[in-house]
Amino acid sequence: MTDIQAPAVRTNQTDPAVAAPAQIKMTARDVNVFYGANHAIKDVSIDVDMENVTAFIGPSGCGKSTFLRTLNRMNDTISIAKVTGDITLDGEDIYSSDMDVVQLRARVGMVFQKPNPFPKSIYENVAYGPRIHGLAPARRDMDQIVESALRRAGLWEEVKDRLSDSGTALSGGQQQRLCIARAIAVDPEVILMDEPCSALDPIATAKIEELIHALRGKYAIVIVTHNMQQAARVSQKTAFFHLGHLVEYGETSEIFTNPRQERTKDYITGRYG
Ligand SMILES: Nc1ncnc2c1ncn2[C@@H]1O[C@H](COP(=O)(O)OP(=O)(O)OP(=O)(O)O)[C@@H](O)[C@H]1O
Repeated sequence: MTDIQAPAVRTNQTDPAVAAPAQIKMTARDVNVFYGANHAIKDVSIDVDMENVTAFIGPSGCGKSTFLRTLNRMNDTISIAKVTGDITLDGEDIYSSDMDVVQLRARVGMVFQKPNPFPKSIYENVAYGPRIHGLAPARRDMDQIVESALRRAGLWEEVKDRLSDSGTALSGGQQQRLCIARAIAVDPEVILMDEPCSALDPIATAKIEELIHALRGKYAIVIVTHNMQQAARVSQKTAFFHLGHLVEYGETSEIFTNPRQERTKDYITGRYG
């Protein structure tokens, strides 16, 4: 007899191909985004899990970055953007008028396409967030936070003897890991990554992918990527967007081997993109 009670997913954080059981961190319900008259995101509903990496894929202009930015209200910074629908973090409405947006963006950190360290020292790049959030009462607490964030970002060994050098003097891949350290330093729960490897060479890309895998157990991670091989390598869940719609969302292994929707199949087999 088939055991229909068997869970659909298994937990194995050492295996990037296996999804952890759903432990919902964020929910989006009927989300729409408009840039003036341009209806960029149409009725998108999705859950984002802890301990899984979720990849957003789809052709250029389908709305991946726009939807990603709704998850920490980065679209608030675009004057013509209007967001409707409901998005929650641990059940709390992130668009409610009493949500502290600075606090929200610490809890839901973001790493951008182009590494964007501040024109300050490596140490200061990491210390900046914890300082404004009051996380380090004394210098030695700050030293610990900086070291721990740089270690978790896989950068400590490369920079520990030159913490006062400028962050902008690092290589592109190191700068991106510094930006990840900066996001981690304020103890986020969710990390959003918008094509974090698109400006990097293959070796730096591989390091970021290893890092994403290492960070997986502690955060909910969402990554926008153009690169389907990368989505298959780093994520356990994949969401396929097309023309502002969320066409299909499921386990990465299923989406890439057995998609349910024709549009997903056409995209992953390279028929458009
Ligand atoms: N800041 C903005 N102002 C106005 N329109 C925007 C803005 N950002 C995105 N758009 C529009 O929203 C739609 C979705 O764009 P978005 O960048 O989210 O797609 P994407 O899937 O991330 O694309 P790409 O893969 O090329 O980065 C497009 O029509 C785009 O022109």
